Amino acid sequence: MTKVGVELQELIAAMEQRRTRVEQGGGPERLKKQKAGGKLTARERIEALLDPGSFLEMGTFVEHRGGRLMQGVDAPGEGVVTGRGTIDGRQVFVFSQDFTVLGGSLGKMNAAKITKIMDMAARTGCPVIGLNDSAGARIQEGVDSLSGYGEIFYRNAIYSGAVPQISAILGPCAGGAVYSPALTDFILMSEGSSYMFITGPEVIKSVTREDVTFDQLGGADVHTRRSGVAHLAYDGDEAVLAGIRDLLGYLPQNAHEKAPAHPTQDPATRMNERLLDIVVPDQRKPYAMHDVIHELVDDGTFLEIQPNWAKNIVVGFARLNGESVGIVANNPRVMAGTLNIDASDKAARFIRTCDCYNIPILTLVDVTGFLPGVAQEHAGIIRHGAKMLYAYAEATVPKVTLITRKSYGGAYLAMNSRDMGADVVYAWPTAAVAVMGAEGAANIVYRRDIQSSDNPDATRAQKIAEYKDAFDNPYVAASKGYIDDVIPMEDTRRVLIQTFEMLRDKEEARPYKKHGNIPL
Ligand SMILES: CC(C)(COP(=O)(O)OP(=O)(O)OC[C@H]1O[C@@H](n2cnc3c(N)ncnc32)[C@H](O)[C@@H]1OP(=O)(O)O)[C@@H](O)C(=O)NCCC(=O)NCCSC(=O)CC(=O)O
Repeated sequence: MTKVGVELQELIAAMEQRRTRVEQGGGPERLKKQKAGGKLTARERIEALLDPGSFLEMGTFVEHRGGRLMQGVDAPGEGVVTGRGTIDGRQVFVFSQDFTVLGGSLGKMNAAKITKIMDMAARTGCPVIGLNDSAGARIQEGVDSLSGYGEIFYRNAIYSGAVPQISAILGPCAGGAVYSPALTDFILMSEGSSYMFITGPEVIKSVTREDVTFDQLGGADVHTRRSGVAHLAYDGDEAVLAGIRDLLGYLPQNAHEKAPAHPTQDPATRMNERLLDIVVPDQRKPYAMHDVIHELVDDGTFLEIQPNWAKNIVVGFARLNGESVGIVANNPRVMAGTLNIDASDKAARFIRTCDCYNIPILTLVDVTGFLPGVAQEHAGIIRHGAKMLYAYAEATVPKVTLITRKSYGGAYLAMNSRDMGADVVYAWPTAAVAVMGAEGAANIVYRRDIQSSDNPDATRAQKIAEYKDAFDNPYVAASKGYIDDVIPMEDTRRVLIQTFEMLRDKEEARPYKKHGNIPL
């Protein structure tokens, strides 16, 4: 071999040696500890997430900036692996925090690696996926690490609605670190091995004397059932990563595009006779709205978002004849499907998510009203309910509403009535649109007649029947044009598919503004 050839080989070997050192992260012992907890390493996670062989790493040799407390500290890869890859052939950018390197803590250059791929994602119009597993701000770097968080939060906010941002929580996510995921579109957590909180159990104990474990304070169960902070929980890293792939299939690459079509064998004209067994005409008998959704959508596949929080409303993604659609539906089985504070927040957020990513919205209505009660009023149901009204009115994507049974009062409007901007409103023959239920209405309107009657019960029953006759049906609303058609239940899938096809190229302008001022 020539002298030049030998020199070149030495340079290549040196590069490989450096690369291997970076790829080994915190070293074999720490990698073993990471895996002992049933978790994948940062690099294994990327491999499991992306299409095989598609990962292109960026910033491999980035190192920390030093500083007095970081002298002599070795941090291979700076505690985070970053780059691009594909999922189902579509480009995404990903960062994966490496807990084996200084606990995956976030310093200035660690943040610089993350913001670099966020910027590239925004410029190329691709989703960003963050795999979080970090002990938080790197204590040794002081204010530099806080600045790093700031640079990430800033981008989370300004890229919000431009490209989808998805956060997986696969380990600790504490202190300021929680606000990056919180600013993204979706948070997915692994059960038993991840947690999110602002201040940990020790600080809480010293301040409030409350005794609580990491999991009780901010585990997947807490955030997907009680706080509503996270959207989905899965058993283990692999399941979370598969969940991200699934979710991305319903989303476009960016705000300029539409979600990809997924051709289906499920016929567009499939009849829905099963609905006749699911929904009974008796307004007081609950039924499973999930069964209705499964019957209508392609292959019965529905990706429910936040399935265990505010269960009185159901939101999620499905497809109709291969096209992505966001579904918002009352759930008559929980709190009679009434709207409360959490349900309003959940629905409003989902509606806005659909709108910014060009996903048409199907609203299925069976609602008696907003939940009455002092607690709800004092906690600001007015402010929260207003978010739903705002979100529907603001949304310019195709919006189709189907009233399955009752639709009363303010909730009729909050569930995207014609006046609130629905493009098309349908009702089943079982539907009833009124200011309130017949019993309540008769008691108020005919109180004097009932009180002065020789037989108040008979008079009340007669007045209820009269009111039902007048309003407890879809035809009064249909006669005034508030409902476009009353359709046979078994023909619903075909009608919905054709309606969304009709609206596919819909455009709707809004007056100039800097941005709207949604009630928060
Ligand atoms: C996250 C943990 C519960 C994980 O506990 P474990 O027992 O699994 O792991 P561990 O403690 O051995 O930590 C693994 C390695 O990471 C290092 N390490 C942990 N936290 C670190 C941090 N914040 N900065 C720099 N290094 C850190 C440890 O020294 C150790 O190094 P080695 O492997 O060499 O031994 C704990 O590490 C922890 O409580 N860390 C501090 C969390 C924190 O307070 N962060 C700052 C938040 S303030 C913030 O973010 C801003 C704000 O909120 O305002």
